[in-house]
Amino acid sequence: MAATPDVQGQPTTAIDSESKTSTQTFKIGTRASLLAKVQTNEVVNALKKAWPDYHYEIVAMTTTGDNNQATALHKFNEKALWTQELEVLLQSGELDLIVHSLKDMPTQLPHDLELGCVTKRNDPRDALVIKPSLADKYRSLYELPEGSVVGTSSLRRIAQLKQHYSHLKFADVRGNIGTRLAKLDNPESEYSAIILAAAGLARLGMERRITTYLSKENGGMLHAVGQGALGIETRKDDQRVKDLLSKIGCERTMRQALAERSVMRTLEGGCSVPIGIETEWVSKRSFAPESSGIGIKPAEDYHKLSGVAVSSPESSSTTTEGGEMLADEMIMRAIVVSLDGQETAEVETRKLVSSRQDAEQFGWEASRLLVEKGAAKILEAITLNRGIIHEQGEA
Ligand SMILES: NCc1[nH]cc(CCC(=O)O)c1CC(=O)O
Repeated sequence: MAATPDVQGQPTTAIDSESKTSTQTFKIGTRASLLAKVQTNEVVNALKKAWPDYHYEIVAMTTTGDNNQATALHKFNEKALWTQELEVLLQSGELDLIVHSLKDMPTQLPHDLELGCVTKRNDPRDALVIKPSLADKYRSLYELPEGSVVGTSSLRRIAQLKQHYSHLKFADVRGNIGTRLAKLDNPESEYSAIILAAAGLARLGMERRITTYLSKENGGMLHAVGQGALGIETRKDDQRVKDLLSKIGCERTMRQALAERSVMRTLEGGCSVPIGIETEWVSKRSFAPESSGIGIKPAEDYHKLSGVAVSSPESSSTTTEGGEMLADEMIMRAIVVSLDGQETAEVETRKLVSSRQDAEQFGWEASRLLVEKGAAKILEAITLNRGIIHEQGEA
């Protein structure tokens, strides 16, 4: 199906400032949803700060995925429903870069395109949002009464929740973030709560709707690969854009992205699978070999996950952003769960990551560990029963 341009046969174009022949212009593609546009503005603002003399033109497009809200997400058998049409424009030179939610970017990109840049990660965790009329009474999934309905369309979320909360029921909830919140808030709706990515809510200024943040340690929920980060897709051979993006990337987040995506890519064999993951950096110097406590303490918050090194005040880290000097230990927790929550393959592993290559290798190694623990069997059953599974798009 062809992309639906927003306005009369043309993608919506907002020219940021007047073009001057003497100045470089960069055309930036995005999906047309509110969240996608907010995210793109975040990137454009960073670019303007780094390169104030250049011009930036935003091209927003409604994609096939956006147009098929009625079909359950996991029924889609095509990849890249939310990205393909923009990629075609990038390949033809009508766009210079595309801003994605990293979580929605397929792990296999067209041969001439690449993940050119990842900016600093926002909170990667999932968030529990309880219905306003119940929010005074219940503050966690555990407290919700028997039979309460939790809205989420993500098989990763459902499988992990079934594992821990057998008293809850689950129902699809579709649409962008605002639509989903409205469905929750409607007193007539069946939902007692919904699960959303914290980062999306934060970017839309709706953080106050979050009842509690979920993680491995709080609620037993690992987030999606790439969640909370923005990925910028570029042409491999475009040095002009590489130079442009060199000033806005976050090397720590990039390496987390590569490690997480490497797990996904290795396990999926061509389709997306429900994998929960958490990665965090541990400063090399502060990491005593005999240290055992590597769980995330709630008080230490997501900054550990989002790429700020965990280092005690007295330790001097050698870490620098964006270069060869960055060589810290990464911890990864990953899980593959059967759809009924009954079977799991779970690992927690760590590695000194001194390069992007190390990060990808780490992800590959983690996926091998998951397979040793039975991940392949779980995934095979899922693929046979349900077809190909996505956690992409919308919002
Ligand atoms: N699945 C859709 C999607 N893709 C990106 C986000 C926002 C959070 C992010 O950037 O990871 C969301 C919404 C959600 O999962 O609640």
